[in-house]
Amino acid sequence: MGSTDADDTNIVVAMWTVSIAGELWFALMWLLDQLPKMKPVRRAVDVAALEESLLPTIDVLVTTADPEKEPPLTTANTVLSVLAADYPAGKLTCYVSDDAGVALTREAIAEAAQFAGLWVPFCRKHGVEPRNPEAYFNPGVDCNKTRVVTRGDYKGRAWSELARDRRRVRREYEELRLRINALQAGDIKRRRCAAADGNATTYWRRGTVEDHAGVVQVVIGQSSGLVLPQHGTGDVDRCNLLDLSSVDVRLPALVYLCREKRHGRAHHGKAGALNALLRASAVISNAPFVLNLDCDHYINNSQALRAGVCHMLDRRGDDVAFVQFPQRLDGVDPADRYANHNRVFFDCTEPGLDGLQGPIYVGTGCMFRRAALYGIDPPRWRWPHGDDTAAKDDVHQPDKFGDSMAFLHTARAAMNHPDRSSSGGGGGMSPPCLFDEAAAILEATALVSSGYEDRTAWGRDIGWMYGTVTEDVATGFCLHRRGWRSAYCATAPDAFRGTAPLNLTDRLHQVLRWAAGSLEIFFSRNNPLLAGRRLHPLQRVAYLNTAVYPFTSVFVMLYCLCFPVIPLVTGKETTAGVVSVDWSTYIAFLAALMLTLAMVAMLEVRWSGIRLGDWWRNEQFWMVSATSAYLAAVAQVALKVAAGKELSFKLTSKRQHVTDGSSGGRGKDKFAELYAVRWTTLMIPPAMVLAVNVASMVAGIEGRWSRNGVATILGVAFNAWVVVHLYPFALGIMGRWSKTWSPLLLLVAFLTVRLLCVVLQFHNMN
Ligand SMILES: O=c1ccn([C@@H]2O[C@H](COP(=O)(O)OP(=O)(O)O[C@H]3O[C@H](CO)[C@@H](O)[C@H](O)[C@H]3O)[C@@H](O)[C@H]2O)c(=O)[nH]1
Ligand SMILES: [Mn+2]
Repeated sequence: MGSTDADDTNIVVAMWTVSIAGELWFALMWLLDQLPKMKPVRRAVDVAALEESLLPTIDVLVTTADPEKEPPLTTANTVLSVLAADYPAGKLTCYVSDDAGVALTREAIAEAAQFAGLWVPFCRKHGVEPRNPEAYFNPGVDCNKTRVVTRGDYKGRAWSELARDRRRVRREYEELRLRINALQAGDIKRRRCAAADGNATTYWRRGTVEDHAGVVQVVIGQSSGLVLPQHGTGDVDRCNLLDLSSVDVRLPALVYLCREKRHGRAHHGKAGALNALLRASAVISNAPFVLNLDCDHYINNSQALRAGVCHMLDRRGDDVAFVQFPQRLDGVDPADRYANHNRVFFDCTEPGLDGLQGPIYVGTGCMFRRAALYGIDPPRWRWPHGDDTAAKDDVHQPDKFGDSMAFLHTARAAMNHPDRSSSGGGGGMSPPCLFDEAAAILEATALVSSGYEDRTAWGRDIGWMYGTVTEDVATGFCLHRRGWRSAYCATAPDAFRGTAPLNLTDRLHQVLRWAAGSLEIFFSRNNPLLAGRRLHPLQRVAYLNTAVYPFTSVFVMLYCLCFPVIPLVTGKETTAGVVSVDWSTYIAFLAALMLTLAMVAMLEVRWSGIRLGDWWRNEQFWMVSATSAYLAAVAQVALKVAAGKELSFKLTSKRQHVTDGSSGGRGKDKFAELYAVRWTTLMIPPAMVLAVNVASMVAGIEGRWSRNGVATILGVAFNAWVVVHLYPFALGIMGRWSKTWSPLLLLVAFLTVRLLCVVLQFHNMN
């Protein structure tokens, strides 16, 4: 170092220190990311091998929270897909939790139940897929398979009747859609009036509210009293009825539930809702396996439940606490601009973990073993203390489970129940139902009261975890920490499908929530470093990675914003005079590094079968997140740790996917949300990074710096690398313009920034 100027030297030393720390951090993150992928596994299930009579009962838990962001029609469709799943009707119960507690959702569910009387037998008769009526009748543009069934792939029993039946059911579905949308319109009007009268507080606001009584209501009973297979709008033409003589018309049970909420009481968001569902379902059907679905995630493959059960009943499945299915999405723009599909995670990371202790739980499309949620140890770790003594001890503790004797009774039954067919007894079947319906409803209502969990272990040691906005990761972690395994189940066709935010702002908020939730876990008692020896070492590495990745944004910002900005504002190349570099070694090193990274990426792509494009979009969106949401997450969690400011759960809107009315106008504005620009502070940092790098690139190209050729080329290459990564962000903030102007983006930016440079230089000369 030949010192020219004390200031310059200080800057260079600072940059040097930051780089060393940064490189070490990046290397660590790379290791944390790669190590858990050492033993990837891909499993397949043989659904046909399941014996019908030994199928266990299943409780499906669906959560919805806000009828405005989560249209009741979407929830109704999910419920219909569950009711129509290929599973014995008597062994399936669907529970819907409505956190808003509004009549609207309840009425929509009741309407769906009516329609189910027609829909479910129709699906069974003709082997229809998918069994979500909206997706069946109006497949999105991204499903390039047409829904026109040909004789060859028809799976039902009456080919000649399909067209006629389909027409009839379709008409009924359109009626249902109109009725539910009318309910919603009426509800909005009612709400406006209430707000105008000034008593808006008695009505719900934004789903999270706050003060309503608990309700448990059986919409379709176990004995299926409500089977009205020929239901119509009243004026049904007799000769238009479906011939259902050869079809099982029984329906699975359906229960609507709304837990009690009171002002000033923590309700713990989705985790709280799921715990309420878990308890209520215990006294009603008490199935040994529960499937958790978000309101927008419907069953896309009617065999999905059976596939999950295969993993659970497998001979080596005793230690499996949950079976996670990949999250697949409908309605994402074809270019997947914001990497909504998350292919790298779902096709590389999760199958990788399956070879260790199992995939991470991601909140929806996941089947649990009920007993595992009650906090017992997996069989492997129960031995040699005897099978169930621990469980018996536990379950008598009201301070753990709460004081409902009825619930304790069912919990004990669940924990002692052999839920695998080969373990003898009445294996595979389910614990008997303990109560008659009326008593069960009464008990369930008490179990969803807001005070029930006071001074219990709910959310801490049992059920879904509280204290984080990513209850999913935390819950899965707690099960793994206890020694449970999980399994990954990718089926074809996809088991479940859901929706995702198309809008940049919504997407950033979603990523922000995930990142903040991860950091919350790091700063909680669920920090993976604190876990005991039952957590597989590489599983620990994977969880550590999930818990710390947002920190990377700090270095990303230093590299991508601060470093390029220094020469721009000081007007001279600080490093030029003080650092001498052996360029050939440096470039060789750089090339080797790049090559290694590229090879690893290729390996991942080849193995997982994702396309290179998917991988690239993942890289791009990672950069967008690292410069915005991750940074904000670090700030939010710092605030929480320092000042105790709790994070809030910002619900992801599912609106865009429900188009109103006529199927004709559907295609055109399907991606309207993609082009809507809604500014948020989250967009400021990436916008700055973009501007600075474009500016620096321009300055480099124009030969403004006094550095040598190689340094200039490398500098410009780095800037270009940042810019191409942020390209989706640039498109996002251009809104509608990005449709027509995207190729011109760089040019426009180039000219603007050139002007800026000239101004800056002028300023520096004075
Ligand atoms: O107070 C609440 C808040 C949310 N929910 C439900 O939670 C689900 C997930 O909400 P959403 O806004 O769709 O979250 P995403 O951004 O799509 O969520 C992903 O990440 C979340 C954790 O951050 C997981 O809970 C989700 O399952 C997972 O899909 C929805 O069904 C909501 O109805 C409630 O029931 N009560
Ligand atoms: Mn969602």
